[in-house]
Amino acid sequence: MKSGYEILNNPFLNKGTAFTKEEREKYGLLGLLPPYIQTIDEQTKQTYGQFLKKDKLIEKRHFLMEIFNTNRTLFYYLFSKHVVEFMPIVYDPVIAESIENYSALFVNPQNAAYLSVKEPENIETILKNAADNRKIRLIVVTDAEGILGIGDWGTNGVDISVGKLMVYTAAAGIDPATVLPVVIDAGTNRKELLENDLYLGNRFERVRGDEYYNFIDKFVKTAEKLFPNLYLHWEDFGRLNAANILNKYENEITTFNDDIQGTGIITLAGILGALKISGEKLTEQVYMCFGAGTAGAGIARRIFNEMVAQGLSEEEAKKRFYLVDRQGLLFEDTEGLTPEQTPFARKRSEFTNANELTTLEAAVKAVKPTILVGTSTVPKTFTKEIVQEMAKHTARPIIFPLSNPTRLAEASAKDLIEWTDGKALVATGIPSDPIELNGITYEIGQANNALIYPGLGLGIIATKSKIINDKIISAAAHSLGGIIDTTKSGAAVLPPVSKLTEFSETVALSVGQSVLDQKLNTEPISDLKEAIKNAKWIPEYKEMIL
Ligand SMILES: NC(=O)c1ccc[n+]([C@@H]2O[C@H](COP(=O)([O-])OP(=O)(O)OC[C@H]3O[C@@H](n4cnc5c(N)ncnc54)[C@H](O)[C@@H]3O)[C@@H](O)[C@H]2O)c1
Ligand SMILES: O=C(O)C[C@H](O)C(=O)O
Ligand SMILES: [Mn+2]
Repeated sequence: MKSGYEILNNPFLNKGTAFTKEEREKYGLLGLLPPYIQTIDEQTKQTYGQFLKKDKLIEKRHFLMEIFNTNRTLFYYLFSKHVVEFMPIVYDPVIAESIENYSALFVNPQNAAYLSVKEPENIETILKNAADNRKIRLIVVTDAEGILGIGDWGTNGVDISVGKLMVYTAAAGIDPATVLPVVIDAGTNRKELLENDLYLGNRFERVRGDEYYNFIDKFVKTAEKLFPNLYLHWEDFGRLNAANILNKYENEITTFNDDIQGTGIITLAGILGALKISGEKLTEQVYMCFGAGTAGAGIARRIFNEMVAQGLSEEEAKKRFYLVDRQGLLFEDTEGLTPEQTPFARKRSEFTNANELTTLEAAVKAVKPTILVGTSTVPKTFTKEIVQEMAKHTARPIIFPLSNPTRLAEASAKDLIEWTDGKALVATGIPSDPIELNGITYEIGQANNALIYPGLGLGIIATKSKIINDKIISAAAHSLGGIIDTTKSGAAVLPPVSKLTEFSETVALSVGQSVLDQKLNTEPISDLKEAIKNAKWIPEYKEMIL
């Protein structure tokens, strides 16, 4: 039997002032709380009032995390009432500020598991300690080498695992008691952390090679052993490791890399939405990626697969792709190509001025892309000249500056709309306000993987799929297309975040159907809708059974 304080201090059990008289008597809570018994709506009104009084966004986040730390049910109930307002605070972009200041702001470890690369022998104990006998179905793990576009943040990166999981619950109702945020502290190459007195992580440079991969492997095996039907989500690994890890495990276990696959899905969905507006065909587009790293190459691969699915041969489809990275347009003989870039590298002989194509501007002039997607982490690189050059050659240029957080975006939606006189079809990684131009209101879609991974996860968790394959991923991307209304001028290319919980269920249904069609479910399912409904957790106080 737990003591009253053990219950109050357990965020999965705590109801705070909402404990009933009977519960207070039965569970040793008598006199541990003020006498008035609040409903969850009264608690919500009071906490939202406090939230509104905080001036700075980081303070608002800090306050919300305090509710999260003490009472998960109240946190998610409150979140469900203010999804659009809270998303940028608990998630991107404010999460970036919180990660940068994690050690200075630390108050609570938020039920995360902190693994250290030099202590593989402790993986099992740590995962068990952090799970605390909960049945874990979903892990988000990061090693924080490539946090958003802000780079290597060592142990501080744990916040991204916590934040991604918060969105899983808010958007798709994944039971917060079944999730585990994990950070693998593999060291950090950020000098300012290594030299910071307050830094809470390991003070050594990143461990690479066999020692690192052996640790990853032991982590995967241990997590799979401890937690049956686990869905393992990888987040913000560095460019050197992200694809390697996914390639190694994707056919073995139920696993997913958000930056490669999630971003690929949401960007394809946005492009399909844009083409619905312009009335053009995907197979006729010329695709240019700026920043061909984890996300950039992952997106290119997804769009490529879709072109092939829509009837192009692989050879024909490849001719439509141009990757630009630090070196400029990537050619077959460019030094330092990654395995993910190589298939899309071009021949120099295709251009008369190949050696001059070392900048985005030169590449855009030479290639005349119809789609430009930015995942470069370099701000303001989609300049007026580049954008207007694109608009000269295509009626509705599709331009998605996706680098996060806000300060790293390749362009603002406002500039893109204004520079093209409203012709550009735009989506951004972070939320953008609507833009007014010449009497038209342009709604801007958010091409952020948060719009897709929760629904995908729900579909996978509800059906207990063995793996996640290309067909499932494609089903997820197509599921959003039916939702957007493109009849109004200025319509967004993606559905709005205000409908996040609704369309996450649509995504889950499409994903679940694909799992069943391919017989990848590990248990029989007679009614998919019912299975998805049953898999969802609702933020309400349930009767305490201890
Ligand atoms: N909107 C979304 O859902 C979403 C999802 C994933 C990543 N992202 C964003 O995409 C960006 C990249 O993330 P990632 O995980 O792919 O990182 P990454 O480090 O794997 O890739 C970044 C790439 O950009 C290249 N680059 C750096 N400077 C450049 C320059 N000056 N010119 C051209 N290329 C340059 C790098 O060489 C690298 O290949 C981040 O800002 C991240 O926030 C957005
Ligand atoms: O976290 C986000 O906002 C999206 C994405 O996973 C990223 O790394 O930028
Ligand atoms: Mn990410």
